Amino acid sequence: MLEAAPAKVNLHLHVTGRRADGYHLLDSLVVFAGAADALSARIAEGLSLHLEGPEASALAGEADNLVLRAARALAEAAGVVPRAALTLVKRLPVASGIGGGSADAAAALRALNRLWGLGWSEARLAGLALALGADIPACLASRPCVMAGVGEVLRPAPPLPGCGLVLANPRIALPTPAVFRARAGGFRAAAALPEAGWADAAALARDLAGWGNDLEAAAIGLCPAVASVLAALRALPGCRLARMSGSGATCFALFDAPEDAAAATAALPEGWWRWGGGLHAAGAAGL
Ligand SMILES: C[C@@](CO)(OP(=O)(O)O)[C@H](O)COP(=O)(O)OP(=O)(O)OC[C@H]1O[C@@H](n2ccc(N)nc2=O)[C@H](O)[C@@H]1O
Ligand SMILES: Nc1ncnc2c1ncn2[C@@H]1O[C@H](COP(=O)(O)OP(=O)(O)O)[C@@H](O)[C@H]1O
Repeated sequence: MLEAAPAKVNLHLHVTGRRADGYHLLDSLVVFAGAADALSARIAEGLSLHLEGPEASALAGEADNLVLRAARALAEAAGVVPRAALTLVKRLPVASGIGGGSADAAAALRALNRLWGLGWSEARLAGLALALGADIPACLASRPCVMAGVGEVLRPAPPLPGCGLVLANPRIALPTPAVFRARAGGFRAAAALPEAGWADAAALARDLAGWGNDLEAAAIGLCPAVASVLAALRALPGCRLARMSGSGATCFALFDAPEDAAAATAALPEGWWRWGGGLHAAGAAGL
């Protein structure tokens, strides 16, 4: 059982309000990139998680990996004994605004739903997912969507054009709660997305330019390197638009084609985490 856990990218992120419990109401066009962690699962006695891959060391001190929390929550809700040996190949930087941990947890829910023969629907899994993290319902489907509520209200995105994405992170972890706390300013209306979608990356970039990421200024305040990442992305030949994803510090740049994005990454500093390519192929479970 092998599941891809693709990176989530918030093409825009408006904070539209705040709930009584402090959680923020969001409006975000969310896509998934070809960059992904990989989770495999097989039946075993008890529950275990083995970590490997270039970013695994960042999780060595993590007392309770989201993958194990997701596995235990699913087993408890389904009334089964959690029996699985899980292996996570960690390639996405941790605490970086592209939802790697959320993608891993979602991949675990999908894999174990099949491995344990539970037959839960995506909607039923999503209810469980929200309690684990606001981003996890969107990561369950890993399909382009418009996110509202605190992350639990999802509708399909308008048709997206073929395009390329570069992702870059200065290798500074930025915890999501700190960025929300540092945010100043009021609330913004949801973006008016064209139902027919966009003909090409240029048209998408034109619309995105009128919207924004309402967490970007707060993230730059906490982590000034985000501004350097944005400047470096904007200087790449062929870059249509650059913006921070989620609560940062990862930023994305939009290109006309995956090949243009892949070629552009070489010009970014070697010390950064860098990736270039296309969108995650919808429905692709394997890698
Ligand atoms: C900001 C976003 C945008 O996609 O992405 P990331 O930067 O995390 O990737 C998400 O909403 C993050 O989702 P996720 O990382 O799952 O958040 P959670 O673990 O549920 O919450 C972490 C903390 O972020 C704040 N939080 C999160 C979501 C939300 N809608 N309002 C909030 O205020 C709360 O302070 C919460 O305690
Ligand atoms: N499998 C995992 N991958 C990443 N982070 C994890 C994982 N399990 C637990 N975490 C914790 O979740 C936090 C948020 O992780 P992540 O999803 O990578 O960031 P973000 O929400 O900013 O995109 C991390 O700081 C880490 O402490």
